[in-house]
Amino acid sequence: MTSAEAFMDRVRSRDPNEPEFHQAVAEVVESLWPWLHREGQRYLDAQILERLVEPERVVSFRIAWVDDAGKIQVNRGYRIQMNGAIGPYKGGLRFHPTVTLSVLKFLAFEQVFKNSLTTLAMGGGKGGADFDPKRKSDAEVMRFCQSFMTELQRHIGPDTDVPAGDIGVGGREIGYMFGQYRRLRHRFDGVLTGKGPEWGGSLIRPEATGYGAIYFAQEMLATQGQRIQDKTVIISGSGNVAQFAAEKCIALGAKVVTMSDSSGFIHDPAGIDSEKLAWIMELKNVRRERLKEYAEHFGVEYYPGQRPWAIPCHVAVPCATQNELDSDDAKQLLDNHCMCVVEGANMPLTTKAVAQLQSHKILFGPGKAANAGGVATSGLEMAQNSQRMYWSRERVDGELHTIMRKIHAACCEHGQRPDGSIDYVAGANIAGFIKVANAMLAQGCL
Ligand SMILES: NC(=O)C1=CN([C@@H]2O[C@H](COP(=O)(O)OP(=O)(O)OC[C@H]3O[C@@H](n4cnc5c(N)ncnc54)[C@H](OP(=O)(O)O)[C@@H]3O)[C@@H](O)[C@H]2O)C=CC1
Ligand SMILES: N=C(CCC(=O)O)C(=O)O
Repeated sequence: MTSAEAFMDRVRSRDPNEPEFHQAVAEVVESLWPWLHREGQRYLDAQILERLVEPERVVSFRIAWVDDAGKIQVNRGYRIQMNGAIGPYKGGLRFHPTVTLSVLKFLAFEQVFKNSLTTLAMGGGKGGADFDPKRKSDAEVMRFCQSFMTELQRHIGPDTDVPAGDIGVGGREIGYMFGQYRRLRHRFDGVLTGKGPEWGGSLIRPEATGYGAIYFAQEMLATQGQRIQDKTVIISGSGNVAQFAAEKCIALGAKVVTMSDSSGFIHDPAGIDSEKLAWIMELKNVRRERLKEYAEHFGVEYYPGQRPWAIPCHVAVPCATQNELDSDDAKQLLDNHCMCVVEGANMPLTTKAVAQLQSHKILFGPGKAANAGGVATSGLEMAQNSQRMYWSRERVDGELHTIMRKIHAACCEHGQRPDGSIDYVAGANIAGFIKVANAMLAQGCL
């Protein structure tokens, strides 16, 4: 019988320079292995896990574009179509200088389980490029997006592969890519989500990931008779996910005391209220400036080059990037009696940090479950596009909340420990696996 270690050795030796992908796979394999050998012989016989860790398709392409100085720039783009067993490939596009094949394969692999958990018909994929939108003019971003989509459009479609936003890809980038798709394919398709509400976008989609993470946190806290109201919350990031996680916390009566960007974090002990958050949204979404300005404007502390995890809190919500919270940070959270960690970002905790929290039975919501609200609402946008209809904010938010409750329930069903506590990592991985594995069994050897 192959061991989990032997399985991972094969994954690592097959693609030796993909540490982020190996990290994402190892977490799933560790969760699934005992369960598979207890209850999943049919999946073992069909080599489901062996097939899950191999993308169905990977495309890579050159992106040449002209900057404002008239100089030709060259970037590398990708689309990973990881698994389409339960629906068209669905997953974000990341524009960031740290984008590599390994990073996008980890994101695409996580997306397979996340999309399965949403209960909607969406397979898993991810894409992006090593382009840095920061300090680029709108015209440069537009020309890059047009060049990127000129290549990507060969591989996507509303019933094939539907990309969306992620780090560095917001409403502006989605708009430029949608326009280029429409020009080249001469069709108005629901081929991207996160579109503007005037041209097929769903209300609540911008808010959805952050809102959903806090809805999931509410469900976790409720298992211990706790509410997020009056809790102190620390958040990392100050982009799309962080902004709306903060907005939902504030609306529910929690006190948000930190936010960050890649230059450092601000600590506002009085709490970031809705007016201060509106100021941050204008700083980040309109002026595209650094969070340091907040500290100067509101007279609070700024910590350059640091992350917020040593600030005492009840709830921690990492919403920046992968591996932003390591085992030292996890120890700080535990020493400060943090009771709940919810991953708004994808894989923000290192493997050791996850193990540390899990060994202390702290409430820990992994990203594939906790941040699934974004892609779930993308699925709701696809449903509206198919109907050529628009749903109200209230209806979309209600559907989002219901989906987050269902994801939480699925994690509880498959992650209950003997002492009654919930292992959300195991629960999410097993629940996400079953639907995809059954579809793969039914569809034969491919
Ligand atoms: N957008 C979505 O629909 C979803 C996103 N996610 C995940 O949430 C996280 C944030 O995404 P999103 O909010 O959309 O992205 P944004 O680009 O809107 O914001 C990213 C934030 O993280 C910070 N950041 C990015 N890279 C680093 C880094 N290497 N070190 C420190 N800080 C960094 C950015 O700071 P700076 O501005 O200085 O770069 C910014 O504050 C990602 O992990 C993403 O994969 C998960 C589910 C859905
Ligand atoms: N970036 C996203 C959102 C993907 C989507 O909305 O298709 C994610 O789930 O990580």
